Amino acid sequence: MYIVQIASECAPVIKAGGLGDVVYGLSRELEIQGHCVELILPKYDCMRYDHIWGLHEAYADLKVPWYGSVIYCTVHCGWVHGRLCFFIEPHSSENYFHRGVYYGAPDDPMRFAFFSKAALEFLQQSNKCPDVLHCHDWQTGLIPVMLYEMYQYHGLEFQRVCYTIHNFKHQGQTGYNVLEAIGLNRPDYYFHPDRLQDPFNPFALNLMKGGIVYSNYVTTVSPHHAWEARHTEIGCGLGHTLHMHQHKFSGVLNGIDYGFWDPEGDCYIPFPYSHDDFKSKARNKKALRKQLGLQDEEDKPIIAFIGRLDQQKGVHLVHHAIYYSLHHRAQFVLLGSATEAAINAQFWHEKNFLSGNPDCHLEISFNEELAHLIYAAADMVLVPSNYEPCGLTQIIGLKYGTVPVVRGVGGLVNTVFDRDYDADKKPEERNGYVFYQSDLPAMESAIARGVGLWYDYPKEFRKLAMQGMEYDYSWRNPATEYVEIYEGIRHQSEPAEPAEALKPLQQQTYGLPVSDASSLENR
Ligand SMILES: Nc1ncnc2c1ncn2[C@@H]1O[C@H](COP(=O)(O)OP(=O)(O)O[C@H]2O[C@H](CO)[C@@H](O)[C@H](O)[C@H]2O)[C@@H](O)[C@H]1O
Repeated sequence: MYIVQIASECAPVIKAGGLGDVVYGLSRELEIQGHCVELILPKYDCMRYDHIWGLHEAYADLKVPWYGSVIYCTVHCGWVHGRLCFFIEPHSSENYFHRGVYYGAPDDPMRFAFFSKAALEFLQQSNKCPDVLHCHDWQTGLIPVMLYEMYQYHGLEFQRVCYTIHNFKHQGQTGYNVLEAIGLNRPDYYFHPDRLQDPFNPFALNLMKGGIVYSNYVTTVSPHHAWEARHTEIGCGLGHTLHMHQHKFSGVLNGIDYGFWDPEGDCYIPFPYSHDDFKSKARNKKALRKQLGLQDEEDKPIIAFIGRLDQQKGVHLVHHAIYYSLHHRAQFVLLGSATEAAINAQFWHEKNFLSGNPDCHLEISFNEELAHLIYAAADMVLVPSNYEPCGLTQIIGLKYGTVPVVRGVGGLVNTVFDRDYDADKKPEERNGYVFYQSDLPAMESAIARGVGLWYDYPKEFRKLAMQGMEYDYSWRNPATEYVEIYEGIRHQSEPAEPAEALKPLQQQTYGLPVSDASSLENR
């Protein structure tokens, strides 16, 4: 099969968080399984050019219609650790991808609407005929919309779309001018509850909703989160849309790329180790302490947090965990970066306050190399998220023999099994600590159980860590699931059969003629 991934990130060249890991890791595994994969990405000024090999100009004059005029783009081509990537660089006064950041500009919806349009133009003008386009998050939600409403009549009639949602919190709400820019000129048609109208603001378009409505298949990144998104407030208003499209929605648990995340072959850690040579992990702990200036005389467990400093990640609990660990004979290492000014200021304040503490280091930055060393050196990795669609840090922790201590939400429930209480797993299959409530005592008790085991039963702690290493959370199984999804949609013909179960509900809810509403259903 010929698959094109279209996304705003691909690790390690463009990585703000887990999306980048997934786009790269899934693409690599699909290639290993014999498929042809290409990636289309924006050409940001701030991406890590040192991870691109053979970057060269592939198409000099890609014309992208925009606001009734045209923006010229250069498409560059290069290999990111073996993956063939096309980077789109627009030439216009807006400088969409020359902002020094990946996200966070006030015109983000416009930037990524442009990217989506340019990606489709690129496919069309270069006569590429992939079987499947795999789009990710709100940034590419307009691709299936434009494909169905526009580009299928201009040469892209055989392409089907799989759309993956990594975070329901960010949906790309925007206004009418996006439609005008991309050339979809019937606002009443798109500002409709069955199409792109935002569930909370009738005057806004919701790009993620467009992705759900118009894609042939929609996934989120773990089975438990798929359930949460449909049935709880975590769907952030899109639960009803998911319900209407339930026949084409499911959760596929993320993997991680063991080519990149493997303590045995990790080029960023000084002392490689494995399940059979677990003792060498301790040498990395010493190396980290030396690098960060932590005291090494008295051995204590290191508890680590690595992640975006964001409400999603339970920053109030992270903050509390620092002090709780220090008061309970543990060291704490944090590596994180915040986009929200208030959270950034709070953690800088803590960093300054704790600066002389020999048992604590807060690193407020994005540092891939340091992240690897921390996973290798720490004893426990803390993931106290408010919600977590999948979570990669606990999965990486498991591979590195670093025991996860997590809140039981989203994909954390699908990957971490409590050592003391998980009745569904045999003791030898348990791999971490899970707490469920979002209050302080719940987290404290889970940390206390981990620290207690580390001090009182070190052999048992090591056994738990090594049990975690035995789990296979590689991309092998998830990629196979995606291939099944791709196979299922690539043979869908147009127009698709409407889902019988949805007809009455749709008629009843919106009073739309079935033919009109259902034409979107099975795209
Ligand atoms: N300061 C820093 N320095 C270096 N590395 C850092 C870092 N902060 C984070 N990272 C790295 O970025 C990745 C973050 O993974 P998460 O699962 O936490 O993703 P995130 O919440 O961004 O993405 C969303 O998408 C992913 C993928 O689908 C879901 O797992 C997740 O639940 C969802 O919220 C890990 O590889 C981590 O090591």
